[in-house]
Amino acid sequence: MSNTPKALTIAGSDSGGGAGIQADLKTFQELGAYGMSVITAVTAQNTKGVQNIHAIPVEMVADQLKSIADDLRPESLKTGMLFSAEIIEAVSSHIEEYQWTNVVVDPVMIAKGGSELLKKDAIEALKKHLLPLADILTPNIPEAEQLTGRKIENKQDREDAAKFLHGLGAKKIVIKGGHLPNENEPVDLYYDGERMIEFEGKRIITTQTHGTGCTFAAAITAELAVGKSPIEAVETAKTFIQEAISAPLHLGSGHGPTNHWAYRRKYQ
Ligand SMILES: Nc1ncnc2c1ncn2[C@@H]1O[C@H](COP(=O)(O)OP(=O)(O)OP(=O)(O)O)[C@@H](O)[C@H]1O
Ligand SMILES: Cc1ncc(COP(=O)(O)O)c(N)n1
Repeated sequence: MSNTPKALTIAGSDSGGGAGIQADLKTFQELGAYGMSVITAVTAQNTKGVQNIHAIPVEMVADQLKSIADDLRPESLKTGMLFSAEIIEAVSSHIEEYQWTNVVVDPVMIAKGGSELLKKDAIEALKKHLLPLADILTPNIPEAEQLTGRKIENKQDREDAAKFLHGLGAKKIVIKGGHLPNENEPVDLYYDGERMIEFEGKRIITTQTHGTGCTFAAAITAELAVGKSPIEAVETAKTFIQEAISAPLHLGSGHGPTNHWAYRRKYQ
């Protein structure tokens, strides 16, 4: 048996290649994990926005999960765009049934251009079924506000939100700082029930940030697959995304994708 680390993404396809499944698989590959995917929805999408969404029937999502479980157990997995309550329930019960570990939940809700990637009525299902299974939950600030029902306006609010989400069952939480005002550095706040750690970054003023959230969570997932600790995984993911935003590819005319090979060029 090979001991090649395997990472799974359960997410939506982005035809433009910058976010979703495509960002996740590129990131897994860059960090040395064999990538596998379960597709929950197909989006017609480019750097200008999301033009259409086709949800995959829940039975087909379950079949993809089963095919992987029957043959290729992942060392870690991440969830991204899950779109509906029924897909969330199917994914959650599968994770429970197979007792999959190193579960990273990126609670994707809204795309950069404003399109809804998670139905409003699915937020409760996410809180009830998936959050308690999350080893690491990675909301951005608007997502943390949705999940807690509280406004986040300062550092104290962010710490309170992290504690609240821990209370809902997520074991570790990273509230990302990308959505802080431009004059603030993009500090990501990590909480594991005991420690609050700030992961610092340097804000780059750019439109080339399509897929930052997916890429960051995928880097954490890849690092967990190769055996790193959660804190080491977040640290590498922070450097990975900083590099990916720093060396943009300038593709398309809207929010361009990040550069998934920038980290390798610098560090490997
Ligand atoms: N302009 C930026 N400069 C440097 N780092 C950034 C910038 N924007 C986001 N980041 C970092 O990228 C990662 C993803 O954060 P962000 O808050 O953007 O997630 P997200 O909102 O889920 O992504 P998206 O906005 O693409 O949906 C975090 O580590 C964050 O600190
Ligand atoms: C299929 C899909 N999944 C997720 C996102 C959000 O992207 P991100 O938050 O990483 O920019 C997206 N735009 N499309």
